Amino acid sequence: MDSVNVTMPCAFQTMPLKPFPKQTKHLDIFRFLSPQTRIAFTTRRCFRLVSCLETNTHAKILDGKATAQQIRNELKTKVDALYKLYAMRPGLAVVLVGSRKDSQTYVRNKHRFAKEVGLESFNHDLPESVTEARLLQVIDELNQDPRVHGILVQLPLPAHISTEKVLQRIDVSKDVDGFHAENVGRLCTLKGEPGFIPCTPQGCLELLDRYNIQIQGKHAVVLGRSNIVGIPAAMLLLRRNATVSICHSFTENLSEEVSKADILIAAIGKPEWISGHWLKPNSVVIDVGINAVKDVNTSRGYRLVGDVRWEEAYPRVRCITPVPGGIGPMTVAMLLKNTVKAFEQRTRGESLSK
Ligand SMILES: Nc1nc(=O)c2c([nH]1)NC[C@@H]1CN(c3ccc(C(=O)N[C@@H](CCC(=O)O)C(=O)O)cc3)C=[N+]21
Ligand SMILES: [Mg+2]
Repeated sequence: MDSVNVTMPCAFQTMPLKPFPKQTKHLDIFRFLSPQTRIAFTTRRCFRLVSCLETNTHAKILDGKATAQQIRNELKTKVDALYKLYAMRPGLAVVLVGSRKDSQTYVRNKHRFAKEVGLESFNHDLPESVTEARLLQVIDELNQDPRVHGILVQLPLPAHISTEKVLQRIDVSKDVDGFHAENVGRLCTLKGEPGFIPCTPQGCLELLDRYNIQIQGKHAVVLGRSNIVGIPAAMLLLRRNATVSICHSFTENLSEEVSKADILIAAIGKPEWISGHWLKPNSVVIDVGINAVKDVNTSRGYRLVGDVRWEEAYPRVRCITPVPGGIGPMTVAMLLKNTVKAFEQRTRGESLSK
C-alpha cells in the first residue's frame, strides 16, 4: 500500500537516514496493520527519528566540559602538525592586573589548557597600582613580539584604567578575545567574514553545533547586553538566521519574553534568577552565568550556580548546560582555538593588521 509514503512528513524523506537493518519479521507484522495504524506508527517513528537527529544524541545535558576536552584534543593534533611545518608554536599572552581571586583562577586555567594543547604561553602579572601608560607599554611590546600570536587582557581592569583604551591598543590580528572595534565591526557586518569572535558566545554556538541543535528560524532570546557576551551572542545567532530578541534590565514582562525562547542564552550574572516555569517547554537553555554563592558545606566556602534555577528548569527543557561544566570550559577552548587561528593567519600572511 502506498498510503504510508504519501503521508510521511517531508522531513523524513529528505533526511540522510541510515537504511534500517533488514528485519523481515518486523515488516511482516507491519503489513497486517490497518493503513491508519500504519500511518500513526510511521509518523510517530519519523518524529522520534527527526528529533533524535536534531539533537544527535539523547543527551539532555549539553556537556561543555567533555566537549571542550574533545576540542582541545583536536587542537593538539593541529598544533603538533603546525609545529612540524613551521618549527614554531602558537603563543598566547595573558595580562593580569591586580590579584582578584576569580581572575587568578581563570588565568591559571588558561595557562594549564594552553600548555595541554601545545601552545606557548606568556604570563604578565601587573600590580593593581600599575599605571595605564605602563599597561599600554606592555601591550605595545606584546604587539611587536613575534612569539606572541594572541593577547588577552583579563577583565575587569581596575577603575583607574580605561578598559576601552587598553582593548583598542591590542593589534587586531592578535585580538583573540574579539573585543577590538574592527573585530566587533566585522561580526556586526552580517555579510563578509568575521574576524575574531568573542570566546564565550563562540563557545555557546560551538556547543549547539556539536549537539546538532538547529538555530535557523528558531526564536532565540538573549538575556544580557554586554559587549563580552550578550551583543556578540545575538549577532552570531542572527548570522545563523535565528529570530533574536535581546532582553536587559529595562525589559518589561521579562518572563513573557523568556517563554517565547526556543533557544535561551542567559548571561545576566544573577544567581538562579530565572524560574523554570518561565521557560518554553522543550526549549534549549544555555546558561552562561557563573555565580559564586556562599555555601559553608563546601571546602571553598562557596559553590557555583548559573542564572537559571537548575532544579526547576531541568525537567521542563529539551537540553541545558550545567554550571560548572558548561560554557566556562567552552570559553577557554575557544580562546585556544582563536590563538591557533591567529597563528595560522600570521604564518600564511593572511593576518588583518597592516
Ligand atoms: N578578557 C577576558 N576574556 C574572558 O574570556 C574573560 C575575562 N576577560 N574575564 C572573566 C571572564 C570569565 N571567564 C571564564 C572562563 C572560564 C571559566 C571556567 O572555566 N569555569 C569553570 C569553573 C571554574 C571554577 O571552578 O571556578 C566552569 O564553568 O566549569 C569561567 C569564567 C572568562 N572571562
Ligand atoms: Mg575601567
